[in-house]
Amino acid sequence: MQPYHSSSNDFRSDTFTTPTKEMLEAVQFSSIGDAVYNEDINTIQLEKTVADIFGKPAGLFCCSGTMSNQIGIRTLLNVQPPYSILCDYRAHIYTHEAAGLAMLSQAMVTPVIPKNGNYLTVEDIQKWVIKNDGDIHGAPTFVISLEQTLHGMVTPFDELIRIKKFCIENNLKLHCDGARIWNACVKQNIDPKKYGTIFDSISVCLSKSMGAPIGSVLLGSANFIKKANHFKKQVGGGIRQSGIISSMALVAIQPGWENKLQYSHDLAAEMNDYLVNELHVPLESPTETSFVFIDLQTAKINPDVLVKKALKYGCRVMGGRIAFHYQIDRSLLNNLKMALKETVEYSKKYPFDHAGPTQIYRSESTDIINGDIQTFKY
Ligand SMILES: Cc1ncc(COP(=O)(O)O)c(C=O)c1O
Ligand SMILES: C[C@@H](O)[C@H](N)C(=O)O
Repeated sequence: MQPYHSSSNDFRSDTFTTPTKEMLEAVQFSSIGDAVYNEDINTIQLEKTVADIFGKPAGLFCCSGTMSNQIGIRTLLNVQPPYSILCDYRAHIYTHEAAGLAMLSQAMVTPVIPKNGNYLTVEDIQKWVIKNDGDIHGAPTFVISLEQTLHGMVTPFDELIRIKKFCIENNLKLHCDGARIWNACVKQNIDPKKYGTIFDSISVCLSKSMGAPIGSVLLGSANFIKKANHFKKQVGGGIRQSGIISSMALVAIQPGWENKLQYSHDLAAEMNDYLVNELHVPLESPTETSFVFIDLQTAKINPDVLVKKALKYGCRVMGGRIAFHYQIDRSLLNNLKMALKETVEYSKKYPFDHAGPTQIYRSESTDIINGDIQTFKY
């Protein structure tokens, strides 16, 4: 597969991967049925293929990971509110989905800081779960949502088994935000089907590390997917000829996908070693898959300086998170290393004290326009 090179220097996120020539060629032969009436063959094929890979009975194509997370959790909440969802304090469903849990699901959230600093354990959940014991002060926990991977970190499968056991014993539903669950499968060297035995619902993104231009597939039981489709329609997700999109996603998940993810993991590991062993830069969290999280606050690095130094060497970053994906040009790793070296040297001369929360993502873009570096709100 010969990817385009427009994202070859883009370390901002794996969401910037671009459709390959093979994907675009597939569009010419895509099915063109109306998917609202379940008449689009490529969309049906994609939903079934992803469901089979992860060992779930049914799948539902969604336009985005946010949509699949939000309608998935809404569907699991098949009881009367008040209720709540327990998740990691960094979870995307809580921090970056525009309060969908509050507005679409009318749910409270219990954001939990894991004691080990990396991933939630059953002990964390036991400590913060709100029991459905009739106490009218609380909003009982009905859904536990885990992110795999979270900031590139992998929750060990044995821990998932412990959490699942707790959920069964306490009548709790278990959702997975699997935006990068494919990366976890590669890292753990496990069959994706094993995740199907743990989670009631899984939001599997195709548009992140897998490189499809658009889309996710929500997985669950047949009845769950039937109801989720109702919520999908409600939020305007009933798009028509989605075969044009599904045909590209089918290319993205064709056999051998593990290799492109392993490539990104290898690049991340090389950058991790350079930052830790050469530049002695503190990291926010361990590098386990495709992300490296620089602890800008401790390193006293100004994110704007990092962004601009990277641009000087022809690379794009948006903060302390360095994202790797299969379209990154390996030769640019040295460019980014030089940019980081200069950034660290600059920061030693001019240490930057962060005020307020560190941002992983930025609601502004910095680029070289007409020869000079400009930052603008998008
Ligand atoms: C962990 C995680 N979950 C969900 C999403 C949402 O996906 P989307 O941007 O397609 O809505 C993202 C975004 O990339 C993400 O990083
Ligand atoms: C921006 C954020 O929503 C996206 N999920 C990313 O990881 O880049």
